[in-house]
Amino acid sequence: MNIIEVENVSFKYGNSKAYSLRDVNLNVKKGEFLGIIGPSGSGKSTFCLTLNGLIPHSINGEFEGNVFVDGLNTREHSVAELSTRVGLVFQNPDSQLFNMTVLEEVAFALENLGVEREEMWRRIRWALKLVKLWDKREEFPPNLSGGEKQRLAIASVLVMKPKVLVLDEPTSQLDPLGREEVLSLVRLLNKEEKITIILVEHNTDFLLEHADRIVVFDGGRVVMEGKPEEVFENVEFLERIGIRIPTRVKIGYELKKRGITRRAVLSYEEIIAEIAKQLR
Ligand SMILES: Nc1ncnc2c1ncn2[C@@H]1O[C@H](COP(=O)(O)OP(=O)(O)OP(=O)(O)O)[C@@H](O)[C@H]1O
Repeated sequence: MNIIEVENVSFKYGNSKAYSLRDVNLNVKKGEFLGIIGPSGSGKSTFCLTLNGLIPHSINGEFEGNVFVDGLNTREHSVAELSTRVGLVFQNPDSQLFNMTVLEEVAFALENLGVEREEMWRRIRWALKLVKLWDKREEFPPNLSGGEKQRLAIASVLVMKPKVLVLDEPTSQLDPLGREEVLSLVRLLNKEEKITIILVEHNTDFLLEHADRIVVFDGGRVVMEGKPEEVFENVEFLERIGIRIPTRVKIGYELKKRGITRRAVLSYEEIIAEIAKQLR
């Protein structure tokens, strides 16, 4: 079952002459972990904004096509309504946090939702425990580390109980430890909580290991789509458009160029076996 259906979507910002999205068609299955990659300016963030209705409701521009979220056409439903289905997490956690305690931050997201008190507490406890911030619930968000702030931003979206979580480069402003914390949380939310994940991420090593499917954007279009091992086989194309090649694919590609293997995407075990054969 498709939880998201994107049909012939094009979008041009009000102050821009060029289209930022061009005729995008994409379905996402319930429970899927979709990775999105593409060079800077290829439309990844703009695409994310179409998934919870910020485009067309809050951002001025020309929007064509339709996006369906859990069967709802985003044109016909408000961002508030859609945000209980699709949670959006941005690059910079500071842009999503206000100066209250960790607990109040998460409760704030629920206040306008009309959730009864007991259920509210249940959700707050669940979300803060999941992101491992329950013990820090009385802290002030500005005092948290980058990784903790991003986990808090995720918790304040999770309390809405969305079926889909869209994360737009959530690790790009974090240190290596913070990145690791956020990416393992994303994996847990997908595997254990069965939340559908759409993750824009430059860490292609992570996507190769964990995404079910990869979509490549370039120039506002979807230019490639498939299983990670299929997509990353196209090393020359991806390099040409400026995408970082995962480490094990880089090594595999060198073996392939020398005629040692037929594929660039190999497991580390296969790489070691091939190199050992050559050294014999
Ligand atoms: N608010 C805006 N107004 C006008 N043009 C915009 C706006 N935001 C983005 N654009 C343009 O839309 C195109 C797609 O940008 P977008 O931010 O969606 O790309 P991206 O792939 O997310 O890039 P990055 O990886 O750098 O975040 C770019 O040409 C960009 O300049």
